[in-house]
This record gives sequence, C-alpha cells and structure tokens, in this order.
Amino acid sequence: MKLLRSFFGFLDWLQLDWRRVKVKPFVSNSRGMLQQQLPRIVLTDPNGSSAEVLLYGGHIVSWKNQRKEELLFMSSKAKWKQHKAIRGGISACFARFGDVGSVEQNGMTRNRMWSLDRDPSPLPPINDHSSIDLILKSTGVDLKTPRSFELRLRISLSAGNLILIPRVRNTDNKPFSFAFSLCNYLSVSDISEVRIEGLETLDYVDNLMNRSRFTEQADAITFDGETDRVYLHSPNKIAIIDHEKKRTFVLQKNALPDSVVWNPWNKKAKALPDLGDDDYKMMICVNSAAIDTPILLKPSEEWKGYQEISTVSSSYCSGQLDPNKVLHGFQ
Ligand SMILES: O=P(O)(O)OC[C@H]1O[C@H](O)[C@H](O)[C@@H](O)[C@@H]1O
Repeated sequence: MKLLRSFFGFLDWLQLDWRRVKVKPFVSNSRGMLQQQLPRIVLTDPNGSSAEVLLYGGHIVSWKNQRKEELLFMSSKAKWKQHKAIRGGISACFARFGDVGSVEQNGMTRNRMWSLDRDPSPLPPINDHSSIDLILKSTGVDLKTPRSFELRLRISLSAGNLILIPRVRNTDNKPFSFAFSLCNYLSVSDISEVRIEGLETLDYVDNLMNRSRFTEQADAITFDGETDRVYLHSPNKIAIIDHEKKRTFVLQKNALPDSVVWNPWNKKAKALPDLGDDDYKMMICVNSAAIDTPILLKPSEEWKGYQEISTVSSSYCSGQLDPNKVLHGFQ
C-alpha cells in the first residue's frame, strides 16, 4: 500500500496520467546491460507503438513500432556509468559537438539528470498521452560555457512517428553561441546494406581527415569502412534505406542545418569499451545538427529545433530504390 501510494505520488509529481504514461524505476532487462536503477518514462500510442525515455540525459532508449520491433540501436555493452553517456538510442548533445575546445566531447547534457518540464511555454501544454516535456537547467551544471541556459526537449510519439522539439533559452545577461546535435542511433539489419539518400552533392567536413572539406561525389552514401562526416546545409528530408529489412527511415528536420553520419566500423568499435565488437554492423548514426555555424542567442532569446523520424516500408525496384519516391512519395 505504501509502495502504491508513493508510486501515485511520483506520478502526481510528474503530472502524468497514470493510465497512459508509465513510469518505471528500472530500465528493462531486454536492453542489453542497461539494468541500473534509472527512472524512465514509457510513452505509448493507441496503435501499439512505444518509446522509453530516461531522465538521465533526457535519453530515448527505445522506440518500437506497432509490431513491437525496436527501431533504435542500443549497444550490447551499453551501461549506465555516472558522467558517461549511454551508447545508443537518441540523445541531445548541447553546447558543443566533436572534440573541439576544452569542454566535454558532445556536450554534458547526455550525462545529467533532467526533470519534467511543468511550464513548456510558449509551446502549448501537452494534452495528449504520448508526449512529454523535459528540461535541463544550467543551475548546478559544471559547464564552462554557456553559463546560464535552459535546455528543453519535447518528445512526442504518434503512429509511426517520433517527433523531437529541442529548445535552448539564454538565461544569462550576455549572448552565447552553441553547437547542437540530436544523436540518432538507428537500428539497421546490416550496415553494408544501408544507403542514405538526400546528402549527395553536398559539401562535408570529414572528421577522419583532420576536418578537411570535400564534396560528396557518390549518388548515395553507402558504407564499407569507418565514416565520421558532417554534411553541411543538408536538406530537411533525408532517407536512410535498409535494403535487407526493406525499411526506410525518413528523417525530417528544421533549424538543424547539418547532418552527421557516423559508423565506427570494426577497429573503432573494438576500441570503444561500451560497444560490442560487431555492434557497428547493426547501427548507423544520422544526427540532425547545427555545428558548422554555431547558434547565437542574445539574453532571453530562445532557439527552437525540430526533428521527426518516421518509417516506411521500402522495396527494390530493378535493384535500385527510386530516391524521389523515397524522399517525396511516401507521405
Ligand atoms: O563517443 P561519443 O561521444 O558518443 O561520440 C560518438 C561519435 O559521435 C559523433 O557522431 C561524432 O561525429 C563522432 O566523432 C563520435 O565518435
């Protein structure tokens, strides 16, 4: 009884409808080694899809479709360790991205405890069961710069769609600039069978070549080795085609002009302690980001981004997918 009372008290604190949003104290055993005691929120959609969000890092650790198939990659060696980001899922990297400068690689927002945001204004308050608003305030955060900010993330689940709306507010008395990335680890059947369309002909920064700039020559991005690139001024719609699964992720974005494409391949995978040796075959990171031109915010100003991922089934058409159909035809 005492346990039940504290459970409903916790829901009350979260201001969630207990019939529709579940809060579980443990991360599911089925997600690799992520069995630590981390509060998570489970969003469900009437058609059967679901998403699991940790307050730690505001991290989305699972997104399942109506058929209960997992759409996000989670490392087989994923573990929770204080001050470390979880390898997999979707997380928001704020303030910096890449290993430039003296602050933490890919920002510190992935390894701090976020809270439920009771006042998401000026976004309208959430009145449906498949969304949640999270907030991370700079108070108490040992970040060198920016000093004072509020980082918000709205996560909304609907039939076949996962929508993220990140926002950053400058609560300092002087301007600051920042880089931002939504790091999406997508689950794929076999990286050698994956093709990304929408990034062809773009300029990119190659992180594996001392950040030199190149222009993409291929008519689609395919993978046969380590890849770590920032595609500049990428279109607002990108298709990630998994030939073997006959599934296409359609990634739409706004106010996030760059796209990071990362796969560590075998050598780097072995060097990463929280990634299984063969895990690289089942993942592709396609991040929606603002890196090349940092975002500048004056005091009290707010920046708002947008990302929507959906899946459509795709099939071969004489050995090739029609990129126009993938990018424009499946609405
Ligand atoms: O190990 P992490 O900090 O999570 O970074 C993982 C990867 O994220 C990005 O996609 C970067 O482009 C890579 O350079 C980096 O190695």
